[in-house]
Amino acid sequence: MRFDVITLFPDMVDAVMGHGVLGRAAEQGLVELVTWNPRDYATDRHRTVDDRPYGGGPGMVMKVEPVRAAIQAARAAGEPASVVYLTPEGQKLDGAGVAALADCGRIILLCGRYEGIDERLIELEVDQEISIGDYVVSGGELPAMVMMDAVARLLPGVLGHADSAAQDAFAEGLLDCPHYTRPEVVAGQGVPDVLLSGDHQAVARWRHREALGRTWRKRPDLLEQRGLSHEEQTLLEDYRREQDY
Ligand SMILES: CC(C)(C)c1cccc(C(=O)NCC2(NC(=O)c3cccc4nocc34)CCCCC2)c1
Repeated sequence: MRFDVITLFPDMVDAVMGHGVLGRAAEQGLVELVTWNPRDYATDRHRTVDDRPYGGGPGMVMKVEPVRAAIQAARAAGEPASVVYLTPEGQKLDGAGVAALADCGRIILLCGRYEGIDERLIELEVDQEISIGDYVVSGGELPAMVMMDAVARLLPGVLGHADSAAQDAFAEGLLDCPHYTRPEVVAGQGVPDVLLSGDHQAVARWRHREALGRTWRKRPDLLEQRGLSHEEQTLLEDYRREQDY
């Protein structure tokens, strides 16, 4: 999959492709990132990309023309694409939204800076608006990188065997079970006996029960969405009994 990112900070966005899962995926050619800087499309001597807001007030607004020229250069450089504007006004990104984006042939991501972009640019060029959450951030670049990471992990071949097993667990709609590794005792704390038992069925059952219990305790909303099988109801009752809930 190819991502084109319209950003005033291309180096920041390029960094996401240099490491870990996405780094390997880029090396394997499973994922491609091209960044486009509106400053390269500013026609004046000072390469201006922002200007004062009409109506007055603090801060600056990103100008239409340089950003639009960058978007159109990106459009011209490949297959038809969906233009996604990362913005607090956007539809909240969740698993379903990420899966839908993974099905898009090509995505052009638009990142805002300053107080935002001129509204006419949204009307002219944006297909969908997406938000990663309700908190103030300084620009759309980190949201764009979050989105690219989440989408890329769903692409065939991107995750190795081990990672995809982990992803399956996350995708199961439950929080993860607790994890432990050597040494067996650290700071006077040991490891749950079942994990040392070698009984793989008991370990799998314990992990499923812990995942259910933690989800019930910390994110009951996720359980609401997901629902529980009869067997899971039983496991959760075991958990609550065991934890004296
Ligand atoms: C009520 C709420 C959400 C706290 C809020 C209300 C008003 C403004 C902001 C805000 O952060 N403005 C700054 C700005 N943010 C974002 O781009 C952004 C923020 C959050 C999630 C995102 N997902 O994608 C992009 C996102 C970056 C600079 C250009 C203007 C947008 C926040």
